[in-house]
Amino acid sequence: MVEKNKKPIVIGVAGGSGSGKTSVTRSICEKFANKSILVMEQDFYYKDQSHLPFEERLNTNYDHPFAFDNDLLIAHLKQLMNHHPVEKPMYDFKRHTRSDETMQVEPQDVIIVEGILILEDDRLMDLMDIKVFVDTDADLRIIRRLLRDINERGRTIDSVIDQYLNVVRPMHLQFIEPTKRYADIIIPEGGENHVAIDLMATKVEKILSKTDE
Ligand SMILES: Nc1ncnc2c1ncn2[C@@H]1O[C@H](COP(=O)(O)OP(=O)(O)O)[C@@H](O)[C@H]1O
Ligand SMILES: O=c1ccn([C@@H]2O[C@H](COP(=O)(O)O)[C@@H](O)[C@H]2O)c(=O)[nH]1
Repeated sequence: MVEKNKKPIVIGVAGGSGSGKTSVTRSICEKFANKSILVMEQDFYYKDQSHLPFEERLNTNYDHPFAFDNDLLIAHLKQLMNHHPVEKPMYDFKRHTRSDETMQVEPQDVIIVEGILILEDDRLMDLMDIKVFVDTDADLRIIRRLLRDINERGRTIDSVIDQYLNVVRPMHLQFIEPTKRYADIIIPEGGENHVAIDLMATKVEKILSKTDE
């Protein structure tokens, strides 16, 4: 049951592509199965590109801060924190643009904001109670991304390698890696790190019990 007089707790989960952000987020959700919890993916807030032909969308730099509509993400988070529902955009990674559909999401006690560049924007950071950075070595990240993008995002081996070398890697070094310094907690290896997830859950419980007082 969501309590309207209570400010939701906001957890930010950042980290490079393939670092395990989604797995960490899933582990947090499992830990708080008894709480009302909502995940807001920064990926769903990529700028709409439906006005561009597919061939042009292939050339977009999706790892640069400019690729995201953070204004909309921030507006939605503020609405949720004020206990109002929002129409969350959906994203189609195969078509490289927003889907035509949106999803209505309701405010919850715990909101997880997850994405590669969520710690790059001060306005987003200011909304977070806990900032997490999932820190996984580059070799593991590229292997995971290769498998995922081929199996789930309609890519070829060549396209994943080409995008990684020309865009993902340089953008990671320039924009994502430096945001690690803003994290309260750095989780090596992602969702299988049960010790780190347990420690964070304890902190979340503490904040939640304080707001209960
Ligand atoms: N600890 C792990 N060991 C092996 N594979 C993993 C692990 N964590 C995540 N993966 C896999 O790697 C891929 C990327 O993980 P994901 O959590 O989606 O990363 P991110 O959200 O940071 O891009 C997924 O296919 C996932 O199943
Ligand atoms: O249209 C798109 C949008 C994004 N990407 C890539 O996705 C990753 C971010 O997603 P993760 O789930 O964190 O891996 C980003 O590195 C972009 O390169 C894309 O290829 N196409």
